[in-house]
Amino acid sequence: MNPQNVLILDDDGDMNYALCRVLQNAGYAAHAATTLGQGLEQVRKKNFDAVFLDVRLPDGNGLSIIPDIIGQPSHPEVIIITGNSDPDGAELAITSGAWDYIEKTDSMTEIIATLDRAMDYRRERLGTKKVRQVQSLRREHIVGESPQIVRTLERVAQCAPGDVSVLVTGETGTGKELCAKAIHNNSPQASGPFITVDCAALPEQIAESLLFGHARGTFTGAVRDTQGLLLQASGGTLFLDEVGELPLSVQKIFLRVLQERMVRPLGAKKEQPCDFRLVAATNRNLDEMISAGTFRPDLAFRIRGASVELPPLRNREGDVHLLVEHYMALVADRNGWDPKECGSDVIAALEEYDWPGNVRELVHAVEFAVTAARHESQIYLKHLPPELRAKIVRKRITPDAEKGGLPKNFEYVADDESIPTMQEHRNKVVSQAEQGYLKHLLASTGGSIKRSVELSGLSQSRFYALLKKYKIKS
Ligand SMILES: Nc1ncnc2c1ncn2[C@@H]1O[C@H](COP(=O)(O)OP(=O)(O)OP(=O)(O)O)[C@@H](O)[C@H]1O
Repeated sequence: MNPQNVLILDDDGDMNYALCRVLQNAGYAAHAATTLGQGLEQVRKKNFDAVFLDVRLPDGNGLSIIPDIIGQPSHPEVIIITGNSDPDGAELAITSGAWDYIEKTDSMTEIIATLDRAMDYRRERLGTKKVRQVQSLRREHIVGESPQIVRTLERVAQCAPGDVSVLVTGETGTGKELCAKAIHNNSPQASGPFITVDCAALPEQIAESLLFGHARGTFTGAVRDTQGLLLQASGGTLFLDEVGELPLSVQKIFLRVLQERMVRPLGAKKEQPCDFRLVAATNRNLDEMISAGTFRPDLAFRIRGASVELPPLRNREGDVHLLVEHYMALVADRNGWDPKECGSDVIAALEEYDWPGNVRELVHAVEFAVTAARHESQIYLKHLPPELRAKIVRKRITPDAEKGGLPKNFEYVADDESIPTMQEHRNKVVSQAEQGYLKHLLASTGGSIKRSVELSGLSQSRFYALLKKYKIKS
């Protein structure tokens, strides 16, 4: 069997040398790098099984490249090895996916023992277990093959068995509800119900009645015994969507139920056991809410038995294309239209966009485009929602200066020996910049005056005056 490859990324030459020797004696193939740049180059070229990563390196902070390292096709395990204990750094390392955070003062035996454990886990994961788990996971139409979504699915496969409470986090539209369903459908509770409570829409006054149910005659209008959502979820999964929106008074009620696992419907004589698996989702930062006193720490502790974080779409390399294909086929099929194809310019434009509304925003854009192209076989840029196209174009033509840097070639370049006055120089630069902007604007809007005026923020008369001044044809 080939030895496993380990990279030591540390600018301390003595440490590099000592650790390399110890690793080689322990049967590993050890490689060394001393800067972030060198380290990244090596992990991109070679399939490493593990990387020892120092925090303070000459060209930056080691913690910042953890996602890059674990995003490589070989998914190396990252062990942070540092000379400066830093609790915040340690927490950041682990939440970024590092295997462990150890100090250089630990003995070499302890350092190697940490690596051995990581490699045992890796062999098991790669050899059999996890790969099978993810392959056999019912994905519930979760589309995507990016390393980021694959890691999320691995997490789902880890959490789904058993009955631990799971908190699903991620920006709006990233697929938290889809993920909660995947946890349910891959869990021992799969044959039971999946009951959703939309916490943002739970009126405080009737929350207890909705959650616990009520007995007939408890209040005017209570004409029959009614089962609450908690009892309806018995034997299955209770999904608390937008859990961060739960009013504090309702948080208290929930906590009691989770502690006692018993429910007494309003006006009922007897308590009833309620046995559900809890999955909650939020796009808010519960820790910040706890600090602000708007979320109970004891409830957070109960709902966060395990956690799954969904990556934003802009960080999921290659998934935009797969999602577009998936939803194009779905929408055409649902409406009985011929399948559509999507031009590479359209895919490129969609991949360029940031997707603040994540997959939900993409689904709407594809539905719009397929509907607009229902009589055609090809989706063109003009079929995309106009607001989306405008944002894509605006981003493309935002002057570099607005993006925070100076435009290229902004340094002063003398035409000849003589120095112009500042005003002459300024006029020249401004007229070059305006001409470049106008030409790009017109090219991007296909020559549309209306769109160009909208995007540029210029009045129509000013826009025409500038075209005339620079002799630009629209
Ligand atoms: N990976 C994915 N593959 C396919 N469809 C997805 C994926 N992720 C999300 N979607 C789709 O995007 C839409 C939004 O997903 P979902 O409602 O699960 O997001 P959410 O994170 O719960 O949003 P919110 O925080 O706003 O409630 C749904 O139509 C869902 O089917």
